[in-house]
Amino acid sequence: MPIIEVNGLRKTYGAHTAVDDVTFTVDEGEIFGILGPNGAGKTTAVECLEGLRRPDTGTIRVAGLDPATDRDELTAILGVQLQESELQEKLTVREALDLYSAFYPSPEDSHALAERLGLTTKLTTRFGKLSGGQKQRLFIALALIGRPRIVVLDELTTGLDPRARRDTWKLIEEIRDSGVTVVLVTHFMEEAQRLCDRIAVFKQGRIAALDTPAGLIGRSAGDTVISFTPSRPLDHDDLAHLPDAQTIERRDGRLTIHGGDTTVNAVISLLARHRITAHQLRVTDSTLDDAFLELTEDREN
Ligand SMILES: Nc1ncnc2c1ncn2[C@@H]1O[C@H](COP(=O)(O)OP(=O)(O)OP(=O)(O)O)[C@@H](O)[C@H]1O
Repeated sequence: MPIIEVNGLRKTYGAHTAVDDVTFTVDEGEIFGILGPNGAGKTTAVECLEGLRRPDTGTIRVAGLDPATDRDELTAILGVQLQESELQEKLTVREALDLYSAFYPSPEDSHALAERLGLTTKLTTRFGKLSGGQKQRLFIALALIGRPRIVVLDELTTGLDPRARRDTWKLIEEIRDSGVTVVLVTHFMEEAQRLCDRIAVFKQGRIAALDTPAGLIGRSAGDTVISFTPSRPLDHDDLAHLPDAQTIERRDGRLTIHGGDTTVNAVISLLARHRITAHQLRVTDSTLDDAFLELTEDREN
């Protein structure tokens, strides 16, 4: 059941169209990812959802509300991650939690929330003295303090070390498990692949693809990548007839073939038939990285 419905969204800045005819829905309880290269229109689209920008055309409904006109009601159900510049350096963690709880009629218990986010030992620490990971946890706490039905997290793990990033992923999963819908804007493919139920890939203001991570990977050039360096060159015709092979690249004598299971089997029999040895043979699953690069690459015409 959709909790967010975006239909034909368009937003321009002067002559520049940042978001162009974007349509998608987000189901209640899912983690919905928004991916795309820099300048693809992700933040603009999300800011329209949050009511921070007014669309030129198109309709948006968030739990039935129009963000452009129902700002107050929206604030009560939508938790938004603050940007670093929006919190005073001198504010302590406790003060920030108390300040933001005061905005809501029935806020979460701030101590319980601090505990859940591992901030109890930092309650008297000033914001400016927190580490990057602790700041992000505080931002999550502040986004959750009003007991929202939906949270929007924009590039939450940028700048975090790998452990802090993984800890944050766990938190995001816990938020989803508690029934909150999460909209996650991210540049990290591993993060999107691990967390998101569905992903909209933005490209130049439009949605280039919208699918589950597995669906996006599956529609890229094959879901298996076989790479090896043959002991002597393989015949071009043999390679051209490999079943299900989507792309074949040769670089410095090394072959990389995107295909499926049948392609792997055919490569193995081809090598055996010609008694060719495969050096450093690797068979790996395609990743969301592969799919993302393919979906967002600039093709001429
Ligand atoms: N306030 C603004 N005034 C004019 N142009 C803007 C404004 N905000 C964004 N843009 C332009 O709109 C386009 C989309 O920007 P947006 O910030 O939505 O992209 P993004 O996908 O979030 O990018 P990033 O990944 O770099 O954060 C860009 O070309 C950007 O330069």
